[in-house]
Amino acid sequence: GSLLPAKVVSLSKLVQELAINGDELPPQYIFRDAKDSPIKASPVLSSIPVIDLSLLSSSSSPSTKEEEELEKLRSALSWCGCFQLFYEFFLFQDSTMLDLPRSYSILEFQAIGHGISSSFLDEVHEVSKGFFKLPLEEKKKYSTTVDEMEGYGNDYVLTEEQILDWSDRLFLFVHPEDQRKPKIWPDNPNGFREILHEYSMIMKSLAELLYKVMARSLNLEENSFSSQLGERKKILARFNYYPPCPRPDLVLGLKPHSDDSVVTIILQDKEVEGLQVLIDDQWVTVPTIPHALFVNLGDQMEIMSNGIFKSPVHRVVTNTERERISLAVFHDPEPEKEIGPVDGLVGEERPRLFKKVKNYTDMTFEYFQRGKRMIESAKI
Ligand SMILES: O=C(O)CCC(=O)C(=O)O
Ligand SMILES: [Fe+2]
Repeated sequence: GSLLPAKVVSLSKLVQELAINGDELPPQYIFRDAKDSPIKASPVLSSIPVIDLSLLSSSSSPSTKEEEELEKLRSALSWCGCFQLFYEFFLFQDSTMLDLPRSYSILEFQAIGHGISSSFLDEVHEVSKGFFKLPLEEKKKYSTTVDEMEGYGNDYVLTEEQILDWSDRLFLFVHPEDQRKPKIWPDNPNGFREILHEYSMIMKSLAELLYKVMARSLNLEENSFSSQLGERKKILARFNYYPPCPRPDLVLGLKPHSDDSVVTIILQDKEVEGLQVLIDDQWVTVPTIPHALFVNLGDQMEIMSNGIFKSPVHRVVTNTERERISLAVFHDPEPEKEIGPVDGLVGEERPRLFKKVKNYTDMTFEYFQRGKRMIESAKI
């Protein structure tokens, strides 16, 4: 889940520099698409489903409420491939474990000692903001280079024709832990590393939980997805920074794409909207809900579910007034692990739609920059 190139031609100027200097808008940023330009502000109000994870207990005889929620999850994922994650019951105030209803989501979080508190999510947001607020010179200490894709930078430039995104980003591997590169983990703002570490542990267990409930919603054995992905699943964090843009009608913060991940979990900006999902051929704005996480599936979940679940196309629009910050965490299989449609989802009524794939994310950047969808290459 990375949108990373195999071969980089050059690096472009940071968008923040363009935004500060008030330079004339470079033509490479102008989005050209017969259908979609000029970029229209979306009139469509949210119809993004909301899922309450705390309703999904693991008891052997699920309650009616739970079955309803599982059905809601299944229909959300087969319709639009995304949902807002609601977790009131395990949103602890100040991380203290309260007297909570019995449900395995909570028990699992407790077992590993991680709850998500709203104040913790605020801290995550604050350090993300704090990083992008640092002077450019300071941030550049963590810069990406032509052969180092992790770090601080923006769009890699592969071709002259490439349309660039109006965003800068900080991109870091967070799991497995022994793959981290501490040198490019910012030690500024204060607490950044510790908070990212803590957040990535939460993301890891949250993803495991999601794999389980997704499998159950399809009447599959709980580990059907997770076991395909291996023990050393890869997790990457991408902090996105979208400065105000002089021409939101011509420029996108992030071009339309589907994620190459299995699942992506996004902590959106607390106030500024911008993320839009293509649902039934319309761009639908994902509303900002304080302390909610937004979950969208990536191509590899569409493949494992044999096309039942969708990996949605989404984009980010810009605005002239306010900057926007988001943190996207991509969950990928262990490298070299082959993944494919789960056996139980292939049969006479539902023929196999996808080949087995491995190292799926290696090639996606090329497809992305050429405006193509990688998942086409996995179709039978
Ligand atoms: O900024 C966002 O809300 C979404 C980012 C995104 O789609 C991505 O990083 O792949
Ligand atoms: Fe994305």
